[in-house]
Amino acid sequence: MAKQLNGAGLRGQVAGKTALSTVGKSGSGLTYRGYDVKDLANKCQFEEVAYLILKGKLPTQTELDSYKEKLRGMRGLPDALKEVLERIPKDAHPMDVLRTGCSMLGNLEMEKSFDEQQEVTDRMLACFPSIICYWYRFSHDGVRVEVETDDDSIGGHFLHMLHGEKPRELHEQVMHVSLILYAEHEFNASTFTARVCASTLSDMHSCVTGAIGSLRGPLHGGANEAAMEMIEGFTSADDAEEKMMGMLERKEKIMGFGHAVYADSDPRNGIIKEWSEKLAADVGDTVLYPVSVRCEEVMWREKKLFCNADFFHASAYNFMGIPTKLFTPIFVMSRLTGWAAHVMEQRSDNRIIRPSADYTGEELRPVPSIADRA
Ligand SMILES: CC(=O)SCCNC(=O)CCNC(=O)[C@H](O)C(C)(C)COP(=O)(O)OP(=O)(O)OC[C@H]1O[C@@H](n2cnc3c(N)ncnc32)[C@H](O)[C@@H]1OP(=O)(O)O
Ligand SMILES: O=C([O-])CC(=O)C(=O)O
Repeated sequence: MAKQLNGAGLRGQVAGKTALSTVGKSGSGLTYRGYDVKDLANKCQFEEVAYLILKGKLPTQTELDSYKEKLRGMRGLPDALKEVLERIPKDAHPMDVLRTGCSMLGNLEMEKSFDEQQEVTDRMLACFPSIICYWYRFSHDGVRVEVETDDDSIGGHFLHMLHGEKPRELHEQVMHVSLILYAEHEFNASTFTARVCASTLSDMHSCVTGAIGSLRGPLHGGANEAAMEMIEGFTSADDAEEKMMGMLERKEKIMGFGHAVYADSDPRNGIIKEWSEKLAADVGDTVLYPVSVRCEEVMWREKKLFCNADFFHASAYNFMGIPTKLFTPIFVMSRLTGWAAHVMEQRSDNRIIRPSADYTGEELRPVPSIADRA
């Protein structure tokens, strides 16, 4: 069933063209450059999908090997950036840290010409996990973590720095899947932010910094974190059902459910749900996964609302020992590929994005002198 796309929020209005992805098109829930996301999540590593999105084709084995080697060599952070990260307090939100980190990187390693767009994107892809973990480990554990690891993948690099040891294969595999699922999603709010910024012919760091700000909110990327905060307050599946019924009665928004485009399911949910179940078995969980499943059942039964990509990411990340406040920054590590590819696409056929507004204010009137004002 197709969703009725109209009303506020520019819903259903075509705001430009893209060759990067399709969302909710009949027959294919979500595709990146013509490949089904499920197929990609089953068969690929995240770096292959990043290459596909950014460079336009799936890499050969040789191309993948050299791309990964290149990214491995770009993980280091300049001292000036480390100094900035060390000054950000422990109680800051990691999305704000990442926003500042990206902006600072733009000061230190400015994109001087659009010819450098692929290089600056690869650099961000390689060093965003370093930025997050360097700040997190310094502010929380007082450790200046080594960011130039030799881990094979971006997800592995992140988990290694976070936990101070090489990740298990299972966890590295889940990171590949998760980063693939989050990588690209057409004209969502953060990507549209990046494209609006790109349309002024601004630099890549500005586009990505703005996009991070848009992704941060709980109606968008911040939902995985908000979903975790909700489910960890439920002690059992029955408790979850009772409390959710109360939330629905009070007309509260339940994070991790619903979608601006999909009508009755999010194609990414089944995939991450399956991995969450495997991770639950791995850690011997008997609460969080059953609670999550009951939430899904209640929302569908009561409201015909379904889990979006964020909901089962919450339990999956939790089972891997990832602190809740780092959930949305992981989304950034992935969606960066989509943002940058959209910036490049906008630049390749640009006209400044400048819609109109329906004026609802006062009629034209004279300015009264200051003595005559109430
Ligand atoms: C990766 C991502 O960014 S995916 C999205 C992550 N965000 C969330 O999970 C936040 C929770 N979800 C929501 O707020 C919304 O579903 C959004 C922002 C994702 C989409 O918003 P919209 O397109 O405006 O939603 P939609 O038109 O389908 O809403 C229909 C009705 O369902 C309600 N609804 C939608 N989602 C939810 C929800 N999660 N909980 C409770 N009610 C909801 C709406 O309030 C609306 O009710 P109304 O007609 O009485 O006003
Ligand atoms: O497309 C949207 O509106 C939200 C989004 O980014 C996603 O679901 O990945």
